[in-house]
Amino acid sequence: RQQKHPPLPPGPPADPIIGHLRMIPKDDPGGFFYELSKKYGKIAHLRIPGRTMIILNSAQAAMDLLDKRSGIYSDRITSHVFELMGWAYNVGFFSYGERFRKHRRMLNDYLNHKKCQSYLPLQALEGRRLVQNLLYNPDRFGDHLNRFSTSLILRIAYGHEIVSGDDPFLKIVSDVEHCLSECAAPGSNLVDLMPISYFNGLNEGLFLIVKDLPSWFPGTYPANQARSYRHFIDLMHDYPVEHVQKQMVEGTAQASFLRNHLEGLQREGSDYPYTADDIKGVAAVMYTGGADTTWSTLSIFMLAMVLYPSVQAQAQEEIDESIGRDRLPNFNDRPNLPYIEGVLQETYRWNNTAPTGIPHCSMEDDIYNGMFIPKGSVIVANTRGITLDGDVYKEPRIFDPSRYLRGEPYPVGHFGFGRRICPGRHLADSSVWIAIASILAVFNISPVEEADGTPILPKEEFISGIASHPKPFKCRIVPRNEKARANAENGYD
Ligand code: HEM
Repeated sequence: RQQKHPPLPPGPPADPIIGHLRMIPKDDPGGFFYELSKKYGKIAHLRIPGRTMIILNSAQAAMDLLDKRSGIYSDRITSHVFELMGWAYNVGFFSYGERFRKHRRMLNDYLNHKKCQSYLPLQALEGRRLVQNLLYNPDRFGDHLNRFSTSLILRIAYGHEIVSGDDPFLKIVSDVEHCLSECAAPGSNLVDLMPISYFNGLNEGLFLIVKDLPSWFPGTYPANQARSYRHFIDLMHDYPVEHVQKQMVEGTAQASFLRNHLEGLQREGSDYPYTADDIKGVAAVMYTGGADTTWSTLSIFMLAMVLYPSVQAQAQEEIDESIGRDRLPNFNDRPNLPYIEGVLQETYRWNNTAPTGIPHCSMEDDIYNGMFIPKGSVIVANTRGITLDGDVYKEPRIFDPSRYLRGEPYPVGHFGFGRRICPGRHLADSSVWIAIASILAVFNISPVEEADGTPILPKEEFISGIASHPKPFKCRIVPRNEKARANAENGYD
């Protein structure tokens, strides 16, 4: 095949039969792919049994292929593990085609840019709730960020309002998040889907054989783990539907994606363009696609603030100068806060939430810059490498929002590319912005201290699930001054 075509992109020497499988590490694959770019260039290839992987460490190449040629770069690898786990209706894992387009349309109806403008007041309200919760119980900041990240989506998808920390919807989403982070860990369920899949040596064919073997049989672990999680995933799909259906009977269901579509289905029956499974699947993907990623992004922001006090001080200075100390920030302030915008963009770039994204799959043979990309290649847009590109970012490992004021470009790829780009990006971006601006307006975030006053600095260490987030760390979150405290206390407007 290579004789008839230009060569593949460069790549390291491979083992016979298993190709590069042995080289790909279990931890921090994004970092490994980034290191490849130093030796083999920003477009490299790896071979794994049955497939070619194309690693893109260049924003330009990712945009040229995944954005501009998205017609042939928008497929996914089939994930038998995920289907077994109960995710058969998750658009994130669908092959490119009619069913994919249908689900994207359903998502777009509720998450397009214009629609998201109408959610801004609710997001501002949730931002105020967040700072109030942080004020009263700062040690549980992770829980508060989780609630913030989940609550708006629950309103949009199900018309459900979280009123207490032991809300069953929060429990369901946290169980599902646990399953997903366990799955993505090396040696577990994402084996046939993510780049991690290839780190574990199970390819599709092998999985098809092992999935029905008894649990003691070597190599059956991912399938068994998937089965053990099925209950949580099924509950996440079924509980909200039953809840809203009951409310519809009682006449208490709030306007939501689910109510709207369930009413449509009741009205039109089989003439309705969407089936009950379509509706359930899209509602669930909103719920799970948004919560973990938004929470991880905000946890990365908190870590950066502990490690970069001077950035925090400069951001607070900008807020004080631009809006004063008498109120909390709102979305109208966004254009007037360029440094805060830089903090947001650095949060996306510095240690980004989805370091290797979700790989795309190519649908036709292609040639790019004289290099051959075979049909069926797994395309990894390695956002980790793209955001650390030293040709684009000066001292890329430093969290420095002022780089954008000096003219460095905003990062690309943290929400993916082309026809697979994250459908929740408008919503997520506003959520993360209001949370960052509100937290900075009210609190000083600093390291906790030893008894003798020595600060305990958290390490830049991350747990890689579908979304990567910092290992648990402690920090002090205290109001900046009495005005800030009062704003947080009275913040509901
Ligand atoms: C900061 C928060 C978020 C980040 C960093 C993020 C990141 C991503 C990334 C990198 C992808 C893969 C795109 C690709 O394959 O090119 C993706 C896909 C997806 N995201 Fe997000 N996301 C976030 C929030 C959300 C929200 C709020 C929702 C829904 C309400 C959502 C729903 C989805 C869905 C359904 C997909 C699959 C799209 C497809 O395969 O066609 N995400 N996201």
